[in-house]
Amino acid sequence: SFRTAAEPRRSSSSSRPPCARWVYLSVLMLHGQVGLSFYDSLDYTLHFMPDIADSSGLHLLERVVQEISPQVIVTSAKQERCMAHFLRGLGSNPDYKPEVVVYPNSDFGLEVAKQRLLSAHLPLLPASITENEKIPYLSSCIPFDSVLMVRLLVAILLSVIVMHSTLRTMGALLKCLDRRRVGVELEDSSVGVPIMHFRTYTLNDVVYVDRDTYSVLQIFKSELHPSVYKLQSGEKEGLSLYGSFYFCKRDWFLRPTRDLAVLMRRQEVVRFFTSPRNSDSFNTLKSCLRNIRSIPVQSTLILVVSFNHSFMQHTLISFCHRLYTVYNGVCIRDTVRSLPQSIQLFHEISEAFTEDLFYIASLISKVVDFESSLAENRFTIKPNVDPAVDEKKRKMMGLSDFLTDVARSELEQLDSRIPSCSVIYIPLIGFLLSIPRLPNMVEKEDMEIEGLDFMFLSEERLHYRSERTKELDDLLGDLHCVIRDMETAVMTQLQAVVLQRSSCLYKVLSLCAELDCLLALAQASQDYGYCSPTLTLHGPLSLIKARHPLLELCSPVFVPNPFTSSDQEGKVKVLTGPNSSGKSIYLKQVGLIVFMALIGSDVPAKEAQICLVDCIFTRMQSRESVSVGLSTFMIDLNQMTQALNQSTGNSLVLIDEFGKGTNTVDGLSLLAACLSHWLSNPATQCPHVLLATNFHSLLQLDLLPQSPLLSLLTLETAVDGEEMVFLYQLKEGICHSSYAANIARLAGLPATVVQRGVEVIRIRSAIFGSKHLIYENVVERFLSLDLDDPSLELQHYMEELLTFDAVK
Ligand SMILES: Nc1ncnc2c1ncn2[C@@H]1O[C@H](COP(=O)(O)OP(=O)(O)OP(=O)(O)O)[C@@H](O)[C@H]1O
Repeated sequence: SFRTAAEPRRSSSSSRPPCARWVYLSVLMLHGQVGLSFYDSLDYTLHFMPDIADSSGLHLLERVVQEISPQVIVTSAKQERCMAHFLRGLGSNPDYKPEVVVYPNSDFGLEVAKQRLLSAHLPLLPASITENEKIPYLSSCIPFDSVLMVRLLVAILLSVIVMHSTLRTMGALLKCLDRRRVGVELEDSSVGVPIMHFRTYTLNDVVYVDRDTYSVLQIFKSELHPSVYKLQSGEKEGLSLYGSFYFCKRDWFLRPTRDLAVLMRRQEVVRFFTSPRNSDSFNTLKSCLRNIRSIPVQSTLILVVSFNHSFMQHTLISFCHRLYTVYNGVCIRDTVRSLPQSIQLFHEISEAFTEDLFYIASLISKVVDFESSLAENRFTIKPNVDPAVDEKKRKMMGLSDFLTDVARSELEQLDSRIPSCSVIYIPLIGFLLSIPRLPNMVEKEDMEIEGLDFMFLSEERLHYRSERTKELDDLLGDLHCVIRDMETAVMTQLQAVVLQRSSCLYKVLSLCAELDCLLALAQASQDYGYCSPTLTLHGPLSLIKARHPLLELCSPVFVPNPFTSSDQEGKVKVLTGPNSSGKSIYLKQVGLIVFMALIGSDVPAKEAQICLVDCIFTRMQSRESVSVGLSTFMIDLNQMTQALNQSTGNSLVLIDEFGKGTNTVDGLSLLAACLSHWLSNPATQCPHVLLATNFHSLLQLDLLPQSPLLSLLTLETAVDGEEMVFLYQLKEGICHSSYAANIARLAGLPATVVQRGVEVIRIRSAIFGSKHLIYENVVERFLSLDLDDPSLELQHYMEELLTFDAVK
């Protein structure tokens, strides 16, 4: 089913019914990283998925193919073997046979992608737009959330060759669309295939969380390891949500899910283990799981053929772990079988321990002598496994006494000046006579002894081969190597049996991994006092006494706060408060709690009801703008564009200080416009928005429309003389001052500087206050204008109204 690159133009258009929906998928796997993008001819949208950089890449690709059912799959001729295998597998399915189109690898280059994106037909843009002007537009459509996307613009702007799979797939996809003239078959050849939208694609039940959100919420945080020079990666996990969960499965953190069944399955196990009644089974399982390692079965194969010592030791240790794994697996099985089988995971684990596993366990333990294997740094087998090996080993054991006798008889025949001699065995060389060097033995000729062949001098001892040692070579041979070869043969046989029955091992390991993660979630829940949230697919988001899961670990006192957002009330919350009053923390704690619920964890709150949101968007701190090639304000706008364009009534949007990177009035107007956009939507389409701002005039000037969706919140503070007291308590209302001067004083700004700042503000507000009166006067007079009044002299009236004096 593979086509070649030299396909004819419009090759399949004849077989394609007009106006039918066609989906073209482009995929590439590069160094284990899967990138994909696809074009939907129904709405002319180009979708792209952030790079999948972990081992689940192909599994996810399989799900994408199931979800979008592409008719055409474009891929590269240079492909990793597993991807080629995957695509071939699709061709053999009788129910679904996509056409696989293979292009040369050069079509998947970044430069090609860059050129094709820039010259793509984007009907929404004015025809006169230049390539340079297209770049900011593309940057707002294609989020900078994946590593790939971060570099997209860098690649475009600087033409840096970077490896990013999804971007590469876009180039090939656009080529395919262009060749087939998708949707423009009847148009003039100068008309390109239209792209009306760019959209990030996520699998149906995967919640979209962009890279910035991961970073601002501190879900992962790598920092330099103190031993950075010694370690290869030089990095360790810092204070992060992932770290606080005892490094539970990274996959779960990377792909929070909306699949209620999956989350319920996790929740029931966590709930079971957080109950104090079950602490014994919790502790037993924890200690057994500590010894479970995931070891690829193939490693044993490499082990047998490997003669590289350091590698061999590593693999050997892995092999020992495998045995422990099996032993501990049995312990896990016994413990889990005693737990309620109504819990799905427990039932699956009980079932997964088949007879095969015991067979493997007992076979390995019968054959492998682990203690001596580790001591000798090679495989050794136990006695009674192979009688021939036992025989050789016996000989080997008695060898030293036998060689002492030989040495004694050899010494009797040597020159009387030689005080002593011994017989030694060197692998690959054989048996040798070893005598101490005498003072007169300086030149090589002095070392020659009649009847003996001189071999070498080492550490003041001379080594010779005698007739007797030659006899020993023939009689005993290279015993050491022979034993090793024989043991290797036994191991190969053992391995074949293990490999045959290893499928159950994978199943057990995968279930153990799941159990291990759930124990980690339960442990965190117990340690930090979390509650189990009630999850719903749609409905309100309601938290009582919610806390920030990371700040509460480092702060001696943490003030919990509630959060409620539903279609009925307060879906758009505007939070004002003095600087340092806890606004950002409140935003982040809501984001983190929702995220935690989406991985199946308990949450830091007294009670929680959480609807499974489809995306979490954040507009918080800006990334550094150098590597992205965009200004700070442009990055802020891109993040806001994402939230505005892609959020649904079931998304969570967290905005901290939008509009600050530009002129105050412009920033304020943009912010008001964005909020008004959401507030003017029906409640079911308005996302859960939580916005913190220091633009107090947003509310003071009444810039937002009246709506039941709008809720105004502030964080309580008290001023004691000149000192600020932060109470961190959430309440309804508006904050009228940022108390910036008080906070500046707290921060240690020189008193004179703060004083001067306060004076400037006072003078400015006095001027603004008097001007404000004049403006009010003008507006009042204008509103009282009666156009029907016959005595009105309009010209004169307007001149008077707009004279400089009146408004100055
Ligand atoms: N609920 C809370 N309980 C205890 N301490 C808190 C709480 N919320 C915030 N804090 C403390 O207040 C500090 C400042 O909080 P935060 O950064 O959220 O303030 P902010 O209002 O966003 O400030 P700014 O407007 O200057 O950005 C935090 O670092 C934390 O130490």
